[in-house]
Amino acid sequence: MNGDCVLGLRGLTKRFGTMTAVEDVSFEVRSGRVVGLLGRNGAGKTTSLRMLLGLTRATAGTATVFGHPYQDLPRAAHRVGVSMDGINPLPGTTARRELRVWARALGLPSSRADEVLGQVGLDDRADRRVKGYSTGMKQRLALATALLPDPELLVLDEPANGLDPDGIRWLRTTLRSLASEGRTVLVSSHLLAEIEQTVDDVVVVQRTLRYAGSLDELTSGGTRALEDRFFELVGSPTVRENTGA
Ligand SMILES: Nc1ncnc2c1ncn2[C@@H]1O[C@H](COP(=O)(O)OP(=O)(O)OP(=O)(O)O)[C@@H](O)[C@H]1O
Repeated sequence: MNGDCVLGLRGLTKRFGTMTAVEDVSFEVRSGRVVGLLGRNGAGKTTSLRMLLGLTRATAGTATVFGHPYQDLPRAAHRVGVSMDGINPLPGTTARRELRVWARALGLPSSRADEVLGQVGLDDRADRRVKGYSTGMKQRLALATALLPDPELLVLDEPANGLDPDGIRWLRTTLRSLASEGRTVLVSSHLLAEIEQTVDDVVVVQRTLRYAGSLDELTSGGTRALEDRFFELVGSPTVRENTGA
């Protein structure tokens, strides 16, 4: 992995009461890379991203973004674009109005809202109420919001969920083109075949860290399927039932 360290997680742990959701997870993300964060339902992906972004406090360990804890990062909202559940549009708003509010809050011209609407393919539906949007349209709006500040780093929690094939292809091309400009992307997903076509590096979590490194190394230069390697790292469903692991 080349480039400067953009994200650093060291011994990150989160316990909810007696349940440990994330245990002693450490990895780095280097600039200009697209990194896939993979794991089963409940593996701790969202919790890790929330700790990274200061949305939930770690029980132990540290997470830094451009060398700082996120809450101390200067101009964080300009440098980091985030798409994550829980960041909901204002009630009754349209996509254009929503993005213009965000643009104003970031000190950007309202024309920037129109630019990102075009970028995510929502320009012809921008004046409709978000309440009536399909899942995929809401996902495109969330991506538009993340792209608004033209960030150096994108943190995207399952951005492909609900996208149609055009949307998925658009997302892949967009993420690759952002990386080619030297930007960095951390993207969580369950869509292993899609991730295989998109990312440079892979992080696999299943409460603990199972792998952090290049996709190429994980798949032995593309001779092994990511899906097979994934199940070797986290255990197949059958093995889990038999061993209780
Ligand atoms: N606020 C919370 N209180 C209690 N438990 C929580 C809380 N948030 C998450 N958890 C638990 O922590 C574990 C990890 O959840 P998390 O959402 O991080 O998983 P995930 O890998 O993102 O899953 P998915 O792929 O289903 O989105 C789960 O068992 C979940 O139920």
